[in-house]
Amino acid sequence: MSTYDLLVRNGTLASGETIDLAVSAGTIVALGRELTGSAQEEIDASGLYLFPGGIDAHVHINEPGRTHWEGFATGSRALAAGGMTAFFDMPLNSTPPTRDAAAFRQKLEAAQQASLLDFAFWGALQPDNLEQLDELVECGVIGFKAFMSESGTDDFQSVDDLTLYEGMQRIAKLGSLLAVHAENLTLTRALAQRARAQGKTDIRAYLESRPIIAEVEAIQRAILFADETGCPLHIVHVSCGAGVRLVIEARARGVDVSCETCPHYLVLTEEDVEQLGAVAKCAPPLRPLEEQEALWDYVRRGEIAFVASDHSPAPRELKEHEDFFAAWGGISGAQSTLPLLLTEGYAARRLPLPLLVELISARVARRFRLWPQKGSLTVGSDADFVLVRLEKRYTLQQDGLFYRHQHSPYIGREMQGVIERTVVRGQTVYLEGWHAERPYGRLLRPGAKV
Ligand SMILES: NC(=O)N[C@H]1NC(=O)NC1=O
Ligand SMILES: [Zn+2]
Ligand SMILES: [Zn+2]
Repeated sequence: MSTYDLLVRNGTLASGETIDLAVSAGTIVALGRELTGSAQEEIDASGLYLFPGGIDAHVHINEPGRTHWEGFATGSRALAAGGMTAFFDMPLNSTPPTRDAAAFRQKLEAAQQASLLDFAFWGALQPDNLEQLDELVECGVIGFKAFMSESGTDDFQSVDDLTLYEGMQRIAKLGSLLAVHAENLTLTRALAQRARAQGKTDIRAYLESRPIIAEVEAIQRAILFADETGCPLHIVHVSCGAGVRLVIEARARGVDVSCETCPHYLVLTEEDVEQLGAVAKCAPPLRPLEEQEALWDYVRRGEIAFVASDHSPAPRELKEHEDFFAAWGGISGAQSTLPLLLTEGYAARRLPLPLLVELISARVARRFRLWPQKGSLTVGSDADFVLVRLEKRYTLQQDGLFYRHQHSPYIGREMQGVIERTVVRGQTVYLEGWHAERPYGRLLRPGAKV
């Protein structure tokens, strides 16, 4: 008779099937109905859904350098409370940005000391670090990230077209991938400058300074460069239907391009930012309702590769400005991705549960060559999973947030689906309000087992 470290009994998979899951040494070693054997720990998951742990591909942890905005400890516990078991940290908002091997090592050390969850790092592509791309690949970056518009911080430069073009040539050769924040720099900068010069600094003026055409043009240009250079491309936080359409058309022509959207584009609109203010300020900005509907439609059809939070936290003071342009642009959302997909995707729109779960697990893992070690409930995979009481409703409260700074545009929102437990490689890191104190996280590298 087998002895396991952990046995989960009677969990319900997204497919509706009921199953037992056995874990030894952090790995799933058996899956099936009524498994025999004993375990050091048993979890009765009757009445609970058992999903693979989520992987948030787009998170800004500001450590080192701006840990007072968000660090690995606070960021990872919020992610864990939201059903995530791994995340990819963006190269900006920390100082230094992840622009070379030395900066990568600083990130790694900080994360190893504090992260509850497994993590990977995006490396920067900036005009001044083309010579450092090789060493970043050697360090194990999950991909590179470039800003086509201003980044919001002085220490992360946006790419000019030459850097984008030559950077893509190099990244293609290195066998990596480039993710872009796609908004046209010239247009957004000029529109913002003109509005501010005219004293127009309200929310409406900000929204108008970042029109859909600025996003669509940048996506188009990045796709052209990707086609020319053969560089795998990923468009982060697409906010409009036309942006997704360009990606679909390019893929049909054989370009290796994918896109993500974020929960805020799926559940909030420009009217919400006008009501909520800077807590809902992001770039690209929130869009009219018809864009939200278009995005849901593409999600339903499987055309959006995955959903990521773009958690970009900041202290509250940085959000409080008379001049809306000056308020920090970034939404604190890392804890709410799965809850919002369950509430608005499953409960409200009746999207299939397996699709919604895949949007934050298998699809992310596949794009970044972590599958099936990550994002999968199969024998041999890491025992990363989440237990969810799907029919239970609750209202998100400020004191239920695990961020360093407890603000969120979703406070007060009715949610469906309570995350009861989050498990990383067999270790419970979150359990109904409690979170582990010691870091379990390890570095993930594309294509390699940790
Ligand atoms: N600097 C930074 O985090 N920017 C992010 N925030 C946001 O709303 N969009 C972004 O790209
Ligand atoms: Zn961005
Ligand atoms: Zn971002």
